Amino acid sequence: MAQTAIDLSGIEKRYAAHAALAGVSLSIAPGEFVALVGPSGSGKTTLLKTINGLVTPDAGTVRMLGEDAGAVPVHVLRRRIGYVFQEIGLFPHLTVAENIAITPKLLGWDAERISARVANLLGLVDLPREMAGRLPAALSGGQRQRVGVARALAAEPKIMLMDEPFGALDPVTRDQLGTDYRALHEQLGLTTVMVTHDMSEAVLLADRIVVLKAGAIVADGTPGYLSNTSDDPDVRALMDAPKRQAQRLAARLSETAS
Ligand SMILES: Nc1ncnc2c1ncn2[C@@H]1O[C@H](COP(=O)(O)OP(=O)(O)OP(=O)(O)O)[C@@H](O)[C@H]1O
Repeated sequence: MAQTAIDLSGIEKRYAAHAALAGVSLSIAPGEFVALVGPSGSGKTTLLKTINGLVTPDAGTVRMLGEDAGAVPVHVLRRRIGYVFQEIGLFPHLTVAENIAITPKLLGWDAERISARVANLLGLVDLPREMAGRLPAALSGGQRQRVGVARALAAEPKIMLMDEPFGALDPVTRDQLGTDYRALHEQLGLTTVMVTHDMSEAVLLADRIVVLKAGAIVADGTPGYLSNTSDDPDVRALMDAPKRQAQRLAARLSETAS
């Protein structure tokens, strides 16, 4: 039976008089890579946190792989869903290996299984094994984000939520991590929802782009479909941004070539 990985129906969330989410319905199929984009304050982070139970909606339902997420204890839900965000929140006094092992330890895995999993995860995120004993302060920003991805994958979740995961990195590292993560998404058969402000990243990495505006979905489709069909001027401006930038870059480089 075909099943959705994530199914949101009529989600509303208010903060005092402000509607952060004003009736969001969204179905995401297993294996999809969805980019969630939109202006600052449009509700992207609130939507992501509604999926993993960090935000409780005022109305609407969240279903995860066919199951009512409201009926699953939040700590169980969070172990089933990997979560990576910009300020990755590694524990500074724990080594890389200890940071990655937090959830497996909570799950009561034995030491041998944990150490095999840590070694496997370091390989998956392309970090050398020698880094296992380092503290986060002794890593670059990109390496820390790789550890964050490894930690989120530790308990073998099928769903990954990523909130501007590579936003604080230099462009070359960001590009590399995005490409590497997309390969992991394929390799592990994940379903990924990634919030990003970078439209090039959204177009290059995602199968599908969902645009939020003032707490509502205003566009939803493949990058090519949205680029060609949306009538909404804000969506057009968003989708045209990477193209305009690429054209301006090409023109500028040719102007300044000699
Ligand atoms: N805990 C909270 N208390 C009060 N208001 C909140 C809270 N969390 C979010 N909001 C408000 O809800 C709206 C949506 O916030 P959200 O963080 O989801 O937006 P966003 O699209 O992720 O923004 P950004 O791109 O700037 O991170 C904003 O107006 C925000 O101020």
